[in-house]
Amino acid sequence: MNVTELEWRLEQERVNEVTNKMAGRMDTLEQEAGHVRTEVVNIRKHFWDDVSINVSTHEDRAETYSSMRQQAEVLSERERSYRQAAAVLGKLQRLIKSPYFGRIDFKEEGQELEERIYLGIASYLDEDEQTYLVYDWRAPISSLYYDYGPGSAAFETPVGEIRGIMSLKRQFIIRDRSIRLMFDTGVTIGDELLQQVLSRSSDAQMRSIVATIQKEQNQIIRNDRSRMLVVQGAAGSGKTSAALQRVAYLLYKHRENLQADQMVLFSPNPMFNSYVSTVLPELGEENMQQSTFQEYLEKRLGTQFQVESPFNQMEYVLTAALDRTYLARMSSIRYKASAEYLAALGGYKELLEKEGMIFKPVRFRGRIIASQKAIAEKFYSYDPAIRLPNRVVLLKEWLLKEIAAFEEQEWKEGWVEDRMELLEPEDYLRSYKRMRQARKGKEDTFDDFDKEKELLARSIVNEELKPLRKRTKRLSFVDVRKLYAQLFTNDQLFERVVGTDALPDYWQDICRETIALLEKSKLTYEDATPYLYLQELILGFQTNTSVRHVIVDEAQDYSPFQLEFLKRLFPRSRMTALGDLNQAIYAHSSALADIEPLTALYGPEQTELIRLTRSYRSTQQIVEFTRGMVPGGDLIEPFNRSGERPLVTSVLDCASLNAKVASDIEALQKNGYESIAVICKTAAQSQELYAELSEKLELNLVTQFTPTFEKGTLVIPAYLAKGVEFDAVIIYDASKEQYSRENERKLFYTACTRAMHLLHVYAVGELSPFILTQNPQTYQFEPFPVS
Ligand SMILES: Nc1ncnc2c1ncn2[C@@H]1O[C@H](COP(=O)(O)OP(=O)(O)OP(=O)(O)O)[C@@H](O)[C@H]1O
Repeated sequence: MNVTELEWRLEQERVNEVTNKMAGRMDTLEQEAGHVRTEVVNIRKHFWDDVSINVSTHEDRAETYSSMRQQAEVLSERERSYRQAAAVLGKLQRLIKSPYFGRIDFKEEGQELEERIYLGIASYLDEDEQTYLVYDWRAPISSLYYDYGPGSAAFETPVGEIRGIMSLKRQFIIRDRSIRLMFDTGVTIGDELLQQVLSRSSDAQMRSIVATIQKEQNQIIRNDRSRMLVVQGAAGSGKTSAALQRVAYLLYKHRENLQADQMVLFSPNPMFNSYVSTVLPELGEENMQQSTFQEYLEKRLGTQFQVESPFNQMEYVLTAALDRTYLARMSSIRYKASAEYLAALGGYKELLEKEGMIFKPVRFRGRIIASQKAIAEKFYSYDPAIRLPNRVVLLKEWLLKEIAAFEEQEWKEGWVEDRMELLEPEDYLRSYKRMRQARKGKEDTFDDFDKEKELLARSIVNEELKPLRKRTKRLSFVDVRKLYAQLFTNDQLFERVVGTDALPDYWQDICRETIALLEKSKLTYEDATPYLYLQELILGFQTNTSVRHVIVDEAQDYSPFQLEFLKRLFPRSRMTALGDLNQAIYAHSSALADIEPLTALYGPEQTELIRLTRSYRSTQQIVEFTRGMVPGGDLIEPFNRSGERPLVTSVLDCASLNAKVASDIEALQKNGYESIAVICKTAAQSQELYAELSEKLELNLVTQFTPTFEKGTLVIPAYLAKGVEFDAVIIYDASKEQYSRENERKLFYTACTRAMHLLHVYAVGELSPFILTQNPQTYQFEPFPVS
């Protein structure tokens, strides 16, 4: 809908007026801040000049203390007001260039006057401190803009719903204080504006979508009811974008008692962390904590084991020969991620409450302080009603006492005497001083040479016992490794624990392989979470109670097991799990495959599911091509943005493939495409291609260790391209040989859906069935020339 020239002029005048006020406020603030800054510097410099120090009497000391405190309070008050001024200045700097992006005219039921509401990334009050010149997009009234078009409309407030009539909804693009675009719109927030936004070139970093949040995305952002919010959305439907806006919204809504570091985002890989890291600062909020699940596992298990990364597991799944070992591993991956295995470990814990605990003997210099048997006997002598981890704590205390009793005798042993003789004079003196210090105030004196010697001997033993005490405090006397292994060495026990004799396929192979790796201190990715889970069941959960929101992006890549683990890890947190089952690329079952395990996590009353079916990332032509590859794809709705149909090119051999890809990259670079990805199936393939092309072309190779995304041309394995997007995507070798297994379907779909504007697919020889089964109208095909 067009707006008249007059309206445009009036709106520009308002922009001028508001930004002038902002500029004026900034000037005043800068002056004030400069002033306060000078004051702070001065106070710091002359802090002691204004403090009267006198410590002669008790009263003098109290006065000195009070004078210091006063001075410190003045300083910290001034520092606080400086920080506040700087924060407001920062906000105004962000606002002034583009003060708002939307306007709604709304007349509340029962009110005479219609209100004009302008929305921006932060609120701004007029000089009277009452009139909102700009409303924060997260204010309750702002939801009108996202949820309604002109007509009847309503919004929720803490005191109930407010209804009324919206007579106008207008959108702006304002840059450098001047209106560049202006539209009046209907229910969906201006397709025109969205067209503009989506047609732009991609960035190395994600952008905020505040100005164009869609109604269904707004449901995700403002959802504040459920403990567990599950978002199942098509590729490019804005799941990640909505999640980040949601963080900003929650930080605003609960600003009194929620800080950014009380929210954690679990991302698919470290690069993704950097990709999304600018969205919140752009909105004037601090970033939440970010981690990958692997980083967490490493932190907890990294000192005991070499933990396999999910990417290495993926490489194995995609490249290993389809032999018995492979089939056994696949069975293992599936089983160890399942709810059955989770239940089995729970059952195992119950069994251990009665029998079967394995301990390491507590030894010192080869001598036993407490044997395995004695520890076990002690353990099972405690009241069975006491929880397992609490019994472990009691055991620890008992062992520390045993160690103390042992220490009482040990100083008389010959090795201590030998050690004393070897002491250098300085060591001797140091020990002596330490001892004196330790025994200060006790009745012993050092008059007697024998006594002195005894104390020195005791100090040596005490020192030597320190590591053992430390290990005992860390509960290392529980042999978790053997306890885990026991499940794979004792079929009978395993059957008792799972309550059935129907063992997973290839069970014997799984057992052999699991044990062999444990012995080498290696943990596969599929074993890492269950191992940690068992460890926590026995030793007690190390929970994080300060975190209030956990956001799991790419949730389809988590097993039900892993999500359960996250729930336990953050017991006081709500969870938002966002994912797309069609992009579930791992071999284990996906937590999103079935809503049931997800609902079971917090119960149906506390769980809500929102589906997103509109895809915004790719052009209509790319979506029409890719959606045919996955079940339920016909429900995916492309956003109305046009481009070329994907181009599928068949080539004769690998040499011509590389040549074609190279000339395509060159052409795309010449045509100004700023972000191009050549997506390979595996890391090995990416590495080879990079080696082949990097001398001739400007390219970067992305590996699992690449910390950040750079703009430009990337060669990247498909599974690392998760969650990100590129202007143009080249799929390297979409042949039948590379992509035909069912587990490769989702990988292929994920790779193709990374393209925003252009998709070129190359294949050596026969095309992948995932292309051949597409409607041929959805792509252009260039067969290899027949000579
Ligand atoms: N309401 C919106 N306004 C503007 N751009 C949007 C909107 N929603 C999504 N987009 C854009 O669409 C693209 C895809 O969004 P996003 O990465 O959040 O989708 P996703 O569902 O997480 O995708 P995937 O599952 O494929 O990784 C991004 O460029 C994002 O900026």
